[in-house]
Amino acid sequence: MARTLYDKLWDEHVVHTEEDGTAILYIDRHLVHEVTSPQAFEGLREAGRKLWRISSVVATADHNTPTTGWERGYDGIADPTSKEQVTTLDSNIKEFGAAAFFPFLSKRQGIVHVIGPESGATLPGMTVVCGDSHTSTHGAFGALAHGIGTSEVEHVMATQTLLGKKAKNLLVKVEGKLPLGCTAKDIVLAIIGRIGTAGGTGYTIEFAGSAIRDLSMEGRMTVCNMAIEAGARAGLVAVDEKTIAYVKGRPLAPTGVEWDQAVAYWKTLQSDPGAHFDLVVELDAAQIKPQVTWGTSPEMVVPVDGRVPDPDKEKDPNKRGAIERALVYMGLEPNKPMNDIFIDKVFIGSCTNSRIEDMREAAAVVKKLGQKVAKNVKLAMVVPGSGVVKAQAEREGLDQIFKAAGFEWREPGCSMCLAMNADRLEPGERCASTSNRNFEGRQGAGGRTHLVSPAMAAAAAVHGHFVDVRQFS
Ligand SMILES: CC(C)[C@H](C(=O)O)[C@@H](O)C(=O)O
Ligand code: SF4
Repeated sequence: MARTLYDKLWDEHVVHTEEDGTAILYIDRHLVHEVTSPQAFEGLREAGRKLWRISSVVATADHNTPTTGWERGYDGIADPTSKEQVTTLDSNIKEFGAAAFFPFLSKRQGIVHVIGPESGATLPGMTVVCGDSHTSTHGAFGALAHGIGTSEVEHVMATQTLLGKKAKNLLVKVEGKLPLGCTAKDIVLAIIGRIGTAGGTGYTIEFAGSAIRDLSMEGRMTVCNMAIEAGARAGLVAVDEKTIAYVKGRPLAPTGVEWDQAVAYWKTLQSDPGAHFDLVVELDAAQIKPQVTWGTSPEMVVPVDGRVPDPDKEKDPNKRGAIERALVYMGLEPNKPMNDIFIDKVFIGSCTNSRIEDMREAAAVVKKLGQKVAKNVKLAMVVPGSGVVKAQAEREGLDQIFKAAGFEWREPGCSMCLAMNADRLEPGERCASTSNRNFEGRQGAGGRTHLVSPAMAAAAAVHGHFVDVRQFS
């Protein structure tokens, strides 16, 4: 029978299925960060258990690490709770072991969803879990990857398996050529704008079509990263030559005969022709414009040449109420052109958009505009996703472009994506952000987040308000 990519990955890893559909799934890769692992390690310790498979664990500290003051070492982590989480991860990995650990201050440290693929810890065909909702990112490699809760983290550590039911298959097909200036971020925001934040609930989404195939691996990661914002726990892209080329030579990737065997298997990781999808959604890439969110949910999104919606035009009372509440929180007037929204801060970073290609895209816009960050922008920061991205960007001189224009060039980590470290918005501040969530208070209490692509964020930094990057592309 013709199977989807998801069916294949599921079948390959299912250990046992109960009559009600509850299944035990074998887990190949367990990514660990400092926020959701302390209780899990504590649970193992209390039960006198060890890690079932040490070689499956790859760990890093990312959420609580500072993006400045690394020369002060651990003393640079001002908040005592943050510091404790980071040092607790260090001691837990020391005690329990790991295949690889990229601790705070190390050269390869970074956001878990950046370092996984970058180090070759994420490989096609794997089941990948992490106590983090954006684990969907790794599906870009044709891996079945999803976020799990802290108690599941402990379960995977102790048993190498996860309990769960199979999701339904959703195919999101994006065909055609993306207009110049539009990026993977615009594709995924447009998808969420279409299907809503619950559109993918209960499904695993396979992203397909020529526009997805045309994306680099970085772009595919951006799309899969936000599958969770569309309600799906996992997103997938079929394996192709780009996938294999990206993985080749990574520190944890197989070599020699094992590489050849792995590649032969990876090449089978596509949906079969005629495979059944429970739902199919199609988008025309040529119609996609640069996207900007105006509200407090990723589905509250419009093209940059659009306007803030008018609640009076919404007939559904629930939707009307949601628009009204979001507008109050965001401090926006109905019908205001998106281009007229001025910003206070800019954040280029997060597991959605902090890879080398994102740095290049943002730097290219800054270079092209040839001007400094606008006076009304108090802070424009670029936070590379990992030490490796940072070093690569510096080799290419991208840091110089940013710094010359008045951007701050920071150390890697989650940073102002969720403000668990010192980087945050003050109440009422408005931010152009390349991250994935614009929830109330996400970037600091009272902060107002507009989600955009790296190119759009860079252009907004220079102009002081949103502008359509297609005019500079
Ligand atoms: C801290 C972590 C559990 C959380 C997540 O699961 O996604 C964070 O990464 C986020 O983006 O909100
Ligand atoms: S960068 Fe943001 S979304 Fe990604 S793992 Fe960190 S906090 Fe979560």
